[in-house]
Amino acid sequence: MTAPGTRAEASAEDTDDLDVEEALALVRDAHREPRDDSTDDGAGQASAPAARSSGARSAEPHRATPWPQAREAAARAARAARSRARRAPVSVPLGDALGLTLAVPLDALTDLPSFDTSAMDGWAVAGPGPWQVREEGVLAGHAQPEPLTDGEAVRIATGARVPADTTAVLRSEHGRIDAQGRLHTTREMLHGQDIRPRGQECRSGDQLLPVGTLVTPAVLGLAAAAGYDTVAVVPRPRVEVLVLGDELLTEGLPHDGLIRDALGPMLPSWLRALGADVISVRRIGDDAKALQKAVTRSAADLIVTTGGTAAGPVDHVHPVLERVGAELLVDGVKVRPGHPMLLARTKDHQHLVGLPGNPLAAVSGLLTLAEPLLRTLAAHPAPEPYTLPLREAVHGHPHDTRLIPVVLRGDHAMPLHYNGPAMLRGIAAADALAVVPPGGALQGEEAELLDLPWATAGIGVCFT
Ligand SMILES: Nc1nc2c(c(=O)[nH]1)N[C@H]1C(S)=C(S)[C@@H](COP(=O)(O)OP(=O)(O)OC[C@H]3O[C@@H](n4cnc5c(N)ncnc54)[C@H](O)[C@@H]3O)O[C@H]1N2
Ligand code: MOO
Repeated sequence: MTAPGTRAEASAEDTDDLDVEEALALVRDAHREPRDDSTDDGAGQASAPAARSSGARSAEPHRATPWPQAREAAARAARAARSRARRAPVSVPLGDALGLTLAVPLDALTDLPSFDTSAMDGWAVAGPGPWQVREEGVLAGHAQPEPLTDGEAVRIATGARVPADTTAVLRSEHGRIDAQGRLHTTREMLHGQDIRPRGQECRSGDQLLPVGTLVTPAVLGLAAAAGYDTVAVVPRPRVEVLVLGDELLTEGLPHDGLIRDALGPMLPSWLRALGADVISVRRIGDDAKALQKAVTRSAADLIVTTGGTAAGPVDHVHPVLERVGAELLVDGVKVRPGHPMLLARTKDHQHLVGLPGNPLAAVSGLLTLAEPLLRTLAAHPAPEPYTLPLREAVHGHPHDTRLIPVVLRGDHAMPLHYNGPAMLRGIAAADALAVVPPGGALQGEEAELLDLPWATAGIGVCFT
């Protein structure tokens, strides 16, 4: 299958594209040798992560869910939550409805057009010419004009109501007025020409769009034309983000073992692009009690935590989930990076996605678990899967799927380096993530691609 919106091959003359290539060269850094201090540091794509053998919880292979099944489990959990919660449609003004899903069909509230309309600037005429032209013309938005009599014409504007008994509209460029003030046509005319009859597009009550339609700018336009001020939509799922970690700074340079929080600034807009209403972002450090309180009190449809998913001394997510009686639906996924990610049901219709703290691992968790969950809660359709051949071979993990940042170039996906779990350098330059199956992929092999929201919809459209 071909990629929607792939970019054209860079032309040598195109200096803008050359700038982009130069920037990408910094990211791809093809000549740099992979560091050998870790098998999955991602500085070069030749790294193939080895299965971890420690006794840590997230290293237990029997618990981890294969990547495709993990995504299905997240969608299934959301379907169950939707049917349990029976979330009522909400009525929102057209200006707030972009990106939501219609919860009831969009039925026309009026005929469209709602009156017989002139399709052109010219004259409304009755019967065959020549015609006697009325003094006063007809403009769009004005009162209903007097009916025409046979042999009569009246100046008319595009969008104006045609007088009763009009047989056609003569375009201004096809009419000529003679010395006696009579109108002649310079072309052959057909009966009804350039008149848009009432109800041509739809009759009042006709279904224009079915339930489940994504509200796009065009849908907003159609709804307004058809008489709507508000539309009934599926409410956005409410999401609360809890950022864990005592080591995180919110400003300035990293110092003394402290690092900048990369997820607090990244996740809210990304979650919004996935259809969420982000109701709060809270930093709660490595405080298990604060985490438990936050989870217990949250009224969100989805809680997203960052960090603390592994089995370190201050990794509180699992113990807190156990204490609040949550049901673990996915406990680790066979994917690199991000394998300690988890999905739990915390309340009857509330879920928690635990994203690993390593930033690219968190992105992996976002797209593996949060994306299908939010999409299903928001009643958005799943994107059509598509594949592209890889321009370079990608080494695989022996047992797990790998998600690798790629740029789309013509008909190929170019894997980016700097794809290690703690790195955002690759993903920040990427258009998509390539899904590399266990064992890896050869050069030219087709890989499934997960589009990144800014690459397909543009930053202004998807991050509203
Ligand atoms: N014994 C084992 N240790 C680890 C395993 C394992 O299987 N066995 N898995 C590793 C993998 S893979 C990952 S990923 C991490 C997941 O760790 P946590 O989810 O518990 O995350 P933390 O330990 O809190 O943080 C990991 C790493 O990420 C940094 N971090 C955390 N939050 C942020 C943030 N908001 N912005 C930027 N960076 C963040 C944190 O400082 C750590 O460096 O566990 C491995 N360990
Ligand atoms: O596999 Mo981790 O989740 O280092 O990124």
